[in-house]
Amino acid sequence: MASLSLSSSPTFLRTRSTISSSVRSLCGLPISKLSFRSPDRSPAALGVGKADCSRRFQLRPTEAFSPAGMAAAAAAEKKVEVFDTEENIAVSLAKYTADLSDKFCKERGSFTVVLSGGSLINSLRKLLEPPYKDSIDWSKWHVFWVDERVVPKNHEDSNYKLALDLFLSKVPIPPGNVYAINDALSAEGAADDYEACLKRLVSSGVIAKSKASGFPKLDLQLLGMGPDGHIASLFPGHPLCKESKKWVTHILDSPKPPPQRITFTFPVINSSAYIALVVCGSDKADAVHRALGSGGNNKEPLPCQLASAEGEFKWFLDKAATSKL
Ligand SMILES: O=C(O)[C@H](O)[C@@H](O)[C@H](O)[C@H](O)COP(=O)(O)O
Repeated sequence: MASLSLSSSPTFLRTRSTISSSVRSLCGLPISKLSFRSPDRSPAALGVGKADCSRRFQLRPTEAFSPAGMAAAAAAEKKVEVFDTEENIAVSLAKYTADLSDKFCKERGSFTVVLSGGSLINSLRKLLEPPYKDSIDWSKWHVFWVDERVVPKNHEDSNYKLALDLFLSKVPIPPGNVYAINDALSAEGAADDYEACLKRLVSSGVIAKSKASGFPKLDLQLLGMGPDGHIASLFPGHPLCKESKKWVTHILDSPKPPPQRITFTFPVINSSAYIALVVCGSDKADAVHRALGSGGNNKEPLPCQLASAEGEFKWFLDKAATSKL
């Protein structure tokens, strides 16, 4: 079931009715079947501590990673929260991440976190402030990238450098728990090397394994979305969106520069326990309209629509991104 949670500001009341009908049209559900929540930030409201939801949506393996199967899974598990400003998203995202960190550190003794590049990193800034900076057990964090540009680690285009400069250098995560790509390798070599690294960490139990898919089950993937609806380095209409066997693959012709990148595949993204998709700005409004509103009727699903999580997939949207809903 889809669930929609919006803040209770006057803006929310106006936004709520428009998003309601959009989500109704997306899910094909009567409006009474959708759940509207007050801005409850408790662990229960966040789904923290609830049982693994993978049973809620069961597909046979051949269906599970077909575009149709992935789009159906994404629609089934969607939660959408709209905030007045990006600042409010940053506040909520910090609480969401910190609650999940507590949950997984207690349950598994480690917290596997996946970062994208782009504006998402700046939206993590509230984790660097009280109470989170001192309350999070950073020693148990293991940090990965959903995609990385194949450039030296000190290059301005490097997602590693972006995260290091704005976030990782300011918290005490052990350097050995930060998994950057090997920038001495080709794109193909770096993707294979990253996949081998994930496999070692699944074998040693640092990364969980999905019972449903057999792919790694990262605890939380923190993702952004491009104006064309891409996530990671999986772009609309690109054959890599159909990759069903590899964990990590490479792209040499990325439409967003730089062209050479490595990226998690959809089976790895969709086997995550939790995904937070953070989308801000009016340049994303068309893709949001297509993904969450009526703009996608009779069109190929965008990569953002092919994404799902085994536990919870939650959109964090600002008002500008929902302006066409
Ligand atoms: O390396 C990358 O280019 C990213 O990982 C990419 O997937 C990014 O997250 C989106 O393009 C959103 O970026 P913005 O939030 O900056 O628009």
